Amino acid sequence: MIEMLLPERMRPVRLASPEHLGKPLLEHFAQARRRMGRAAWLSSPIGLLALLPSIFTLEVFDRVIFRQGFSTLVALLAGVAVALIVEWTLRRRRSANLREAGALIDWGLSSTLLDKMLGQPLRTLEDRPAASWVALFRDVGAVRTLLTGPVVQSLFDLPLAVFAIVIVGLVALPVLPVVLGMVCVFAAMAWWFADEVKQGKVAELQQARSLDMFTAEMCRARESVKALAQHESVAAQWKTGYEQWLAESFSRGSEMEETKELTHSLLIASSIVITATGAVAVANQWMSIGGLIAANMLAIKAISPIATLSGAWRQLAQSIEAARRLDKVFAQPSETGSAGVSLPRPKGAMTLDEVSFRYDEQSEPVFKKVSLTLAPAQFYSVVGKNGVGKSTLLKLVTGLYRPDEGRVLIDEYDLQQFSRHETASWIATLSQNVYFLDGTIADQLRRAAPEITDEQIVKACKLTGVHSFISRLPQGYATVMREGGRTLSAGVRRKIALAQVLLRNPAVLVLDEPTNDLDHMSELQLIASLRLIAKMRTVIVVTHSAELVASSDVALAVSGDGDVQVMTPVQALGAYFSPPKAEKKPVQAAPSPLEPSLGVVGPDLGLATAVPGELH
Ligand SMILES: Nc1ncnc2c1ncn2[C@@H]1O[C@H](COP(=O)(O)OP(=O)(O)OP(=O)(O)O)[C@@H](O)[C@H]1O
Repeated sequence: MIEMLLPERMRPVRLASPEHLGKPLLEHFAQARRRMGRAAWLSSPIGLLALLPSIFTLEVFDRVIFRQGFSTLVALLAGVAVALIVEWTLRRRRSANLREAGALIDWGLSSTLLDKMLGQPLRTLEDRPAASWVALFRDVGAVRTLLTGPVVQSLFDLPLAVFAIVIVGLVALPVLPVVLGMVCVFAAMAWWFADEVKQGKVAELQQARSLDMFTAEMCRARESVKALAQHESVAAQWKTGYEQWLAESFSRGSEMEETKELTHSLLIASSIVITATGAVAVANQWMSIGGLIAANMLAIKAISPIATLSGAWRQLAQSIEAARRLDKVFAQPSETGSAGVSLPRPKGAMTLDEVSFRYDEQSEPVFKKVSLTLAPAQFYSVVGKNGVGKSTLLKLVTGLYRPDEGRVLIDEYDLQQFSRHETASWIATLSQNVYFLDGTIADQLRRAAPEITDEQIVKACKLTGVHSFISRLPQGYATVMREGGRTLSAGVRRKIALAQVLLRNPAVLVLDEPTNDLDHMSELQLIASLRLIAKMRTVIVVTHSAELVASSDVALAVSGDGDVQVMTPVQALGAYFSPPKAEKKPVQAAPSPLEPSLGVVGPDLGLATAVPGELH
């Protein structure tokens, strides 16, 4: 659609044929096409009616003033009044059609983008920063503006330009060459200023997007920025970006101002040249004085749509860029749809069959042909040093990541065949980073399972040990959580998130470091609850807590060389939680050769007194 709006010669420059745009984008344009078509059709009568004031002026000069035809004046006034009412009605209908087309595009693209975003595999979602997804939603607005903005208005007014030129030919033939000449000058100018469309990008807009993204990241990290006193470095980075954007925007802004001023001066010059030419023609009686005045008015109507294009290219270029970005996202594959038949609730056995996984081509594989079988209704702890792949293993088990090779099965079913919704109803996950959308505590819990009763909510919260805390809040379960739940402590947030997971009543419960942020008593209470749950469900827990490992039935040790070993909890405790036997002396804080250059002259960090085992 956007390509179709472009001048023919520009299409091959950067934008390929209309097939270049993805199907979903074209489908949304197709939905709006009927309304756009109606608006285009209405433009013809509107264009014709808009010429009436010029014809009225011509008649007033030629018939009323020179021939004293006052009855003609009354008839003309009545005719023009009717025409103005009709034109006003048609204009309103055209605007309504354009508005509806814009709304259709907006709604269609926004909801497709949302579905697309939520339907992307986690790895694809992770590849793009959160702020970049927000920017994509703004792109929808840029595409919509194209349909209701000056570009389309100018295109719709082009028939008016043709009608105006024809009438100039009829009533003021001697000035027609001048009008045609001016139209050509403005068309050449519009072509000249279309550089951004020709280049296919708006540099300033790209800088504004990067700046927006950095600002969003900075706002999200405000606590760390404060805590680490990073104000100066962050501000310096932001100011550099802002200055670059400002410089580009300033230079583009002055170009646009120049275009505007030049257009204004050229319009005045056109009027003067037409008047001068017309004066000679009137003096030689080649045309009437009414014809001269009407020609002046008509020339402006013929030139205006083309002159507007000079300033509107920028918006067109922005819309094209936005459409391209949306197109790219729409073309990405979504996760699998439903398996087609609803299968009975699984027992909860999990199998990894020769699973290999790496984050990208350049990085080392996190897992190499790992095979594991986890029996239902067992309590598994996953242990290992930082960064060896414990969380990655959980994401593979829950189907959030797909293995590069091999299969992950729940009972005898390959997870790949199921939709995210189906998988999540059987395998509930508590990730390491807990985040809540805005809403009350009760809303958060109902979001996990909409059909649950208040009784079940209270029961789940009692199991995770957060019920008594919530009950003491002035608003209780109606307490509003904002900004991911920042107003509640990290431990309370984790317990609420745990309650959410329990409410899903899954066959497999997968928890990534659930005891993080919990006080010791809460940790013991959680472990007791998990032991109880593991009597009927498979529980898999990544943990650095020795108590939790000791309470599990089996430990899975992620070694960091692409393998996972099955151990008894006692073996895992020996391997990962006891102080290394070789190190008998306490760790000495050795003077670092780097310290002088870093200027670290602060106090002893206390490493000398740390128990070696704690550093694991
Ligand atoms: N989204 C990602 N993109 C690229 N690499 C990643 C991503 N997430 C994790 N990794 C890398 O994969 C490896 C395993 O990470 P993972 O988070 O699974 O470790 P972990 O054992 O859970 O660590 P921790 O105990 O610190 O939570 C690390 O080297 C990490 O840098």
